[in-house]
Amino acid sequence: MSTQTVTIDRLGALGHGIAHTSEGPVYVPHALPGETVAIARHGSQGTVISTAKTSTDRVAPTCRHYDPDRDACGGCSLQHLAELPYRDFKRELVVAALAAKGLTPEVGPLVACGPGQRRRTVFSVRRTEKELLLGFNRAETNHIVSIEDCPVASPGIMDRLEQIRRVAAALASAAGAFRLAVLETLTGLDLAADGLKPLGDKQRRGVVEAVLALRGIARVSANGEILVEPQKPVVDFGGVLVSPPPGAFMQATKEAEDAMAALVLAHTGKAKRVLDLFAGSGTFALRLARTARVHAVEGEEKSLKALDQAARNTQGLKPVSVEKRDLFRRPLTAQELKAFDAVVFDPPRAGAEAQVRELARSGVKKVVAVSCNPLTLARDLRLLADGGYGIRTVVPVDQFLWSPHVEAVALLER
Ligand SMILES: C[S@@+](CC[C@H](N)C(=O)[O-])C[C@H]1O[C@@H](n2cnc3c(N)ncnc32)[C@H](O)[C@@H]1O
Repeated sequence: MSTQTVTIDRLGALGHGIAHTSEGPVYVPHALPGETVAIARHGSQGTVISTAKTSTDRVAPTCRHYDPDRDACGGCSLQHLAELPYRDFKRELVVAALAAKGLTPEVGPLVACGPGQRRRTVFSVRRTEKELLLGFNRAETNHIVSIEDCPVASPGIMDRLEQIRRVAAALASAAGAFRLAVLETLTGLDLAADGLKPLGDKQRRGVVEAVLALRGIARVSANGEILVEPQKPVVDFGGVLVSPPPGAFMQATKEAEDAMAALVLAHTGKAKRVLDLFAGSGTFALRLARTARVHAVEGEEKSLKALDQAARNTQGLKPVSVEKRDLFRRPLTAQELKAFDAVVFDPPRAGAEAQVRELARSGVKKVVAVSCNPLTLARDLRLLADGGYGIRTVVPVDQFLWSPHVEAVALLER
């Protein structure tokens, strides 16, 4: 370890300040471009000891758990940056990833999401000898910082933090940390624990008793198995009600989901036969089915069942068909794609390379790419552009407030 004074040049992709020094770049969390800071340096990592020059873009963080000098929660990394440069940073993540692949399409302004809008969050939980820890990991460690409030999570979650803690306490055994995903639904909170040791009968009864004594908990599951379900969890996809399976993928912020869905619907417009790939529980498919026949393809059987059931239970939709398929190993071929006027794809962080190679050879007129990873999005868009698609626009969406993650929707046409 050495101490050094450096001036920060720019922000890196994780939101850390980067200073270029004679020994190479050093990454300094919580430092901003233009700031001069004394750091303790360990290789390419720096920790701020004191600040000699402060950026005018620096603001006081909103959250009391966001304090690098104390036991800081690692859930957020950009609360110290003022709103406008913060939005530029997020948008630039998308612009830079595209530019690195030689793509310079129009990139719209960031669709902003505000505090208190996250309806899905994943807590880390561990019982220690003294207490139950429930919160988020300190950045890049397994150390759990217990939280009392979180300005990112929705009031529907934070107002029930005590209930969540009681369920977590009933689930927690003496050994081992686990993750507890909390989804706010129309009928109450859907809690899904994973990474738990198998529960014994006594512990199961404890969870059921705890939940039945509480209000506001719709369901608790552990490692995919439902333990107790006083209410079926229900979410609303543009007016279609869906009961998702435990721990299913769900867009983390409802406002971001609505903004992305509006872009999908506007671009697919008058298409009569739409293919929704990586469809999840039907976030886009069920909205699209108001005006088009939809074929929804997804790898998770339970999500697909929820989608199918919702389509059957809803009046006034066009026909929806579903298919369980591994789209990495067995993408829809260019030949199969002939049946569709428009394709929407929303893959996990790895992107959709195999599927995109088929799309690039297809004649599908309109394509929408939804992505939570600008790097794989850029790779996939490059393949589509090389296959003759024009990128009309790319819209970055701030689904993950104050984190370095950004969602984006790209609209393409041939
Ligand atoms: C980012 S989510 C999007 C889900 C949905 N479009 C939504 O907005 O809620 C990605 C989806 O891809 C599915 N998935 C992951 N790998 C897959 C694969 N190899 N083949 C098919 N689906 C996959 C996941 O189960 C998940 O539902």
